[in-house]
Amino acid sequence: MKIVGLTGGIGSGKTTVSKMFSTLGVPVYIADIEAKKLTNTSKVIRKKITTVFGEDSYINDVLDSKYIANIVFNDSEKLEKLNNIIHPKVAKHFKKWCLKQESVYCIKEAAILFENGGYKSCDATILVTAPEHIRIERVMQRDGVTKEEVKARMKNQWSDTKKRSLTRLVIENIDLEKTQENVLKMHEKFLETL
Ligand SMILES: CC(C)(COP(=O)(O)OP(=O)(O)OC[C@H]1O[C@@H](n2cnc3c(N)ncnc32)[C@H](O)[C@@H]1O)[C@@H](O)C(=O)NCCC(=O)NCCS
Ligand SMILES: Nc1ncnc2c1ncn2[C@@H]1O[C@H](COP(=O)(O)OP(=O)(O)OP(=O)(O)O)[C@@H](O)[C@H]1O
Repeated sequence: MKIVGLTGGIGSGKTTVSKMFSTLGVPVYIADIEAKKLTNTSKVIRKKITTVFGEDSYINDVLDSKYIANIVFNDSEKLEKLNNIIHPKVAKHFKKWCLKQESVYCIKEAAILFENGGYKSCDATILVTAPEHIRIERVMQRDGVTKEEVKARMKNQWSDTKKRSLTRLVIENIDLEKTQENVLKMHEKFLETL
């Protein structure tokens, strides 16, 4: 099975686009969600996280995302430590997941794909984009967070310009109907060429 990586900055609409592929019958792996499940279920991850971030990292066996986010998105060394704990486990889990799929290709949605070199193991990569001010508005509305909190995450992600240099497949996600049309075109092309 071929792997199509799908990424984009915070609030670009990765999950919205992934859902469109899923509706077309394409298996979709959402790394954000799987990472969360693994941080809550893996004893090894929990031990490593509490060693670096302290016992306050978990409340009743669930990762305190707000506590961790406040630390890591304001300290890039700590974020790297967190990534190094979680990303290898997600990569291993993804490999196992792939073995269970029966499809020409799957979508691997990941917030961090170019930044950590994950794109190198993909057969194609899609970048979802939208202007920064729109992305900030979307996330503030969706999560009830401040502009500063969104910007803190953006600072830890590559710019769209840098990401564009690594892929030709870009979905500018502003008008949902246009996005849907683009998804359908890409899907048909993948079925022909992958
Ligand atoms: C820091 C954590 C606890 C914050 O949890 P929270 O529920 O607030 O955010 P969530 O995981 O839903 O991510 C929302 C968005 O934040 C941004 N973000 C998340 N992780 C990262 C990261 N490592 N680097 C840069 N941006 C990130 C992305 O735009 C992502 O789509 C969580 O994001 C985390 O554990 N991140 C590290 C693991 C990771 O990289 N996950 C993403 C793909 S594997
Ligand atoms: N084209 C669009 N028009 C209007 N709203 C949109 C559009 N695309 C996405 N949204 C909304 O914007 C918000 C962010 O979208 P989504 O969750 O898909 O982005 P994401 O890139 O996966 O975000 P994150 O990086 O935080 O995981 C959601 O509330 C979604 O419904």
